[in-house]
Amino acid sequence: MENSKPYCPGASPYNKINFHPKVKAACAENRTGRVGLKICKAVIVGDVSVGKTCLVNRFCNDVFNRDYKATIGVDFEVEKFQVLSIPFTLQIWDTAGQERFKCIAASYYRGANIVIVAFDLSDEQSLHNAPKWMMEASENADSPIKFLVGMKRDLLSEAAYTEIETRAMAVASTLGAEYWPTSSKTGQYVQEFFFRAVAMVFDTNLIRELDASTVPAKQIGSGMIQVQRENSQLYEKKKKSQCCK
Ligand SMILES: Nc1nc2c(ncn2[C@@H]2O[C@H](COP(=O)(O)OP(=O)(O)OP(=O)(O)O)[C@@H](O)[C@H]2O)c(=O)[nH]1
Repeated sequence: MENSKPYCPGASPYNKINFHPKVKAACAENRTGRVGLKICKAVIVGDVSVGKTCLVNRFCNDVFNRDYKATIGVDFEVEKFQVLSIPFTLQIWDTAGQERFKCIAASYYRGANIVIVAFDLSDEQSLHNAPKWMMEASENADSPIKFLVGMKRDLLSEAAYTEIETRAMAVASTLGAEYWPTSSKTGQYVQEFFFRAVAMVFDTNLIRELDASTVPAKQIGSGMIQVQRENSQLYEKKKKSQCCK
């Protein structure tokens, strides 16, 4: 069981650390409608070689590959979770950063519930390009929850990291995105970040569903946002590649 909080409350437009009382009540009463059945979609975009595929591989398969193989078009993974005891499925779409594959990747932005703009903490240009990626990916997404994720934290000294963090948080603020620094090599903050994204999208989607439905919610106390990964032995893990690396 993990609590879900932003990396830094000052670097997030989302101040939730508790599920909405309506959401807690609906889950406790098993009144979650289609939310447990609907598959949510996250897309990861960003410059070439910033580490998008490594982030997905670290989270989904707990592996890290030092060799670079460009993503051709898009690739995706499916992860299952338990959120407040409700099964929840997330599709994670890993897109190509190379310009020549952009038109293929862009067609997969449609309907995304989570947009993750990745940049390399050791490559300032990739941070400068983040707003362009956010604009393109969010245009066709579905009122997405936005994240700006710095990658390769392990390559930076404390001093170098502190310098880039200030600029990254400023960019995140202008984008209306929550900021996270990660390392797929060491695994630092990878799970915390994805659990946070899942908790946020679950809460947001369920509130929308409940507001749209006529059944009144019984109010019960709020609790810390909690997300658990599904027991992989209970569910067959679905994995499908659109294009391979
Ligand atoms: N040191 C370090 N290297 C990393 C990390 N994440 C990725 N890399 C390296 O960065 C290179 C690119 O990683 P990828 O994950 O393939 O990059 P990508 O963003 O998916 O690249 P495209 O698919 O071409 O857009 C590889 O050599 C990785 O080993 C990290 O956290 N730390």
